[in-house]
Amino acid sequence: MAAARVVLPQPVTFVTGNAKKLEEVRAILGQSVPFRSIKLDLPELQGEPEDISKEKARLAAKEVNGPVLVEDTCLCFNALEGLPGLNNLLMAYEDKSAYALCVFSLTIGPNEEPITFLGKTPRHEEEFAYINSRFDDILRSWKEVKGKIVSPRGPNDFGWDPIFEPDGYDQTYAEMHKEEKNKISHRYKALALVKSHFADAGYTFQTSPSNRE
Ligand SMILES: O=c1nc[nH]c2c1ncn2[C@H]1C[C@H](O)[C@@H](COP(=O)(O)OP(=O)(O)OP(=O)(O)O)O1
Ligand SMILES: [Mg+2]
Repeated sequence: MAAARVVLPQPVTFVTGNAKKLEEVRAILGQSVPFRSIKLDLPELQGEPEDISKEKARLAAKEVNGPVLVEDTCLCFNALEGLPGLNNLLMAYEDKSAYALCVFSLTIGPNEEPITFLGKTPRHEEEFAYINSRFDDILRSWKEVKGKIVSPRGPNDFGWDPIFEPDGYDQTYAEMHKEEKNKISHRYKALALVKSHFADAGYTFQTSPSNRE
């Protein structure tokens, strides 16, 4: 179904203070979503990942006064009931399984409702089916990057990449070539939804986007 064309006053601003994240988002989105990026000092919010993400998008859109995209990521441990946690704490548990959760929120302006895109492992199949049946129509979807926590292997330049080994691979994220990680990661999966949203919405821009910082 072709949506009405929405004209955005300026390119999307991706708000992040994390250079490695920005590098991946740029590599994954390519030219499909025109954006620029800035770092903003936003308060650290508490609550459910989706609520935090939406609130972060609202605050950022007020500052930018235009369309924004924000992202939060966590490495969640099944032994800790999905809580993000410290690797040392996890060492006390037999269950080393984990999932990488990536939440993006897009809002097209300070007075618009943010839309959330998730890349995540469901903990239960029923949860997966339920979520999908409920939210398909409003562009939400849950995708999985399951894996396990291992002793660190590979370069140590991006967060927990050295300790996360995705299922079906014998390398950690850190050991993989960047292109490989960007083809399978939580971030890739969430951004695939962002991309298809942009393709469906057919946004156009008043000013020509530069796709640079
Ligand atoms: O793919 C990833 N591979 C490994 N580590 C990662 C990844 N993605 C985020 N991380 C780390 C960065 C930060 O230590 C923590 C929370 O991430 P998160 O709050 O989303 O990032 P941040 O605060 O550095 O940047 P931002 O300004 O966009 O909120 O997880
Ligand atoms: Mg953050």
